[in-house]
Amino acid sequence: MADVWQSAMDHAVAVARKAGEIVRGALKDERTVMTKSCAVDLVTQTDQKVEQLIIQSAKEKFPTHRFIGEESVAAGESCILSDDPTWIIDPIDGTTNFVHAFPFVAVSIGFSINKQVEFGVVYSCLEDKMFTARRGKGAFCNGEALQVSEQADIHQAIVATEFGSSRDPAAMDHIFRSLRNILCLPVHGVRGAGTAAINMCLVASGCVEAYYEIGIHVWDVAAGSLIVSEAGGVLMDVEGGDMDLMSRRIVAANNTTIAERIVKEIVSFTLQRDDAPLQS
Ligand SMILES: O=P(O)(O)OC[C@@]1(O)O[C@H](CO)[C@@H](O)[C@@H]1O
Ligand SMILES: [Mg+2]
Ligand SMILES: [Mg+2]
Repeated sequence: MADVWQSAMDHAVAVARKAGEIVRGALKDERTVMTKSCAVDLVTQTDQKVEQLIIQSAKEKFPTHRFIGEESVAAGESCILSDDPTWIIDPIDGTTNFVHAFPFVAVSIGFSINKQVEFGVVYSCLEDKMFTARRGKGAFCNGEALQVSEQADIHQAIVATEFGSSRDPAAMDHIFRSLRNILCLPVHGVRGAGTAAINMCLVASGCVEAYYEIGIHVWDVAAGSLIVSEAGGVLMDVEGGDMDLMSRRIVAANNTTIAERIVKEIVSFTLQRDDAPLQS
């Protein structure tokens, strides 16, 4: 039977590469920075331009598909994951990095069917690394197969996380308590690239054992989640159990032992889900 989703994946790879060129080009110019939910939730015209490019080009080829894009949602579009083929787009994951020319910036495109990610594409555009995964067919970086780390001892692990853009004191308190618990296990180190998508690709590449965060959105992690699982890793909610793409919480790890150990140390909290009804 013909592989019906391969042409969508090929298109995602091609348009992510084109988007990366735009991002690299924009780094040479002055960047006009705007804010969204708060003073440190940044967006630029390049985020908006890249999202338009990805959505318009995919719509032309696949007119029946649906789209969830970070900047479209910011502009008021709904964020509902249905069973339909859906492109889940973060045009620039790591906008703060992009604004400061900190060299980890990704274009992230996930594609779901029946609410399951079928393929994921993360283009780390300043490193020129194209991460791809297709359900059941493995994960790759620039065509080379990826494999998570074999480490099962948390004390020998590097763990990635981020602080997010909320500065809500209660949330910060939970975030710092989790961080302290994990650092003091002790682990070898805690790192953060400034982008969920690249943190997840680091797990898939075997460079870090785990990544966790509360505060991510579906567009940050849709593509990366499949890249991690196809590289042999596991996904979990921060309280254990199945990861829910719309819940804004994730643990991605090389194996269940490491994931469950991290879950024990996370002081969890809940945020409004990505698919919560829009407030009028
Ligand atoms: O706004 P962007 O640049 O697309 O998202 C980047 C980011 O802030 O979103 C996630 C949630 O906090 C973090 O992992 C990551 O640092
Ligand atoms: Mg993002
Ligand atoms: Mg973004």
